[in-house]
Amino acid sequence: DVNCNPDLASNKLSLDEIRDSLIRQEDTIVFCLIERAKFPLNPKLYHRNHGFTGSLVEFIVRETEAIQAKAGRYENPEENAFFPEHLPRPLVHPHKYPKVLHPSGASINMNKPIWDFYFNKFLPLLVADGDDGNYAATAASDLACLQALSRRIHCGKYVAEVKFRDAPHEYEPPIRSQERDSLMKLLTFEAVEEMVRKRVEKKARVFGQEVTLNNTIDGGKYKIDPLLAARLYDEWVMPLTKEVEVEYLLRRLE
Ligand SMILES: O=C(O)C(=O)C[C@]1(C(=O)O)C=C[C@@H](O)C=C1
Repeated sequence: DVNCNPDLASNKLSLDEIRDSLIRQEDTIVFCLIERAKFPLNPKLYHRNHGFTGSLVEFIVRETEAIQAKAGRYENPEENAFFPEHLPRPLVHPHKYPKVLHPSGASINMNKPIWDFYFNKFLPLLVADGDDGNYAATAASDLACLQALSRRIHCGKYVAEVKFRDAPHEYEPPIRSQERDSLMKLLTFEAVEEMVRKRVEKKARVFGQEVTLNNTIDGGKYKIDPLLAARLYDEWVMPLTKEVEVEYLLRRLE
């Protein structure tokens, strides 16, 4: 189960359960990175000279999101679009998602910073230089990475809700005085972050190894650099998740 959105009917809304979901999402993210790393950078995707508004990748993401919006993707409070303006209405009858989050949480969208770090900082570290012309397939795997990262980072809303419900007396004073730094301190668990970094590095090693039929696993060669996967979490994924948590808590008493 990769949902952060807990099952209210069974009254399960625990930090452990949401952390389990974050752990499961690590698998998704690592596999997405492995898929993207099959292709070289393909820089033409990201240039603004394709006759579209913006780059070819923007065009593909915007159009794909429009189709997925028709299928109801963004009715799920865990999903946030990269181009939320002018999304078409869903054509399907909406599923009833449990209302767990405070309504102000819906306005938090961290996708702009996610887009920026992914394309400008992270991607050049992940993939080889070069152009093999597979623009549509490359853009599809960029979108898979972006959506997996976005979903994980925005799960911070659920993490924050649970932390608030578990200890309202601790969170209310800094929320009332809108103290970001105090909130950041309250919600940070350094030991958990250390486990996340180590586990993601190990997953990149395990999922990205060459699998052969004889027992010797090639120790040295991985499809993505395990240290880069850990760095992705350390430098961007966890800090942005915490940013979502702080933004959510700041609005929690509105
Ligand atoms: O598990 C938590 O408590 C979270 O808030 C999630 C998370 C993370 O992004 O993995 C973020 C902040 C904590 O310091 C530890 C981990």
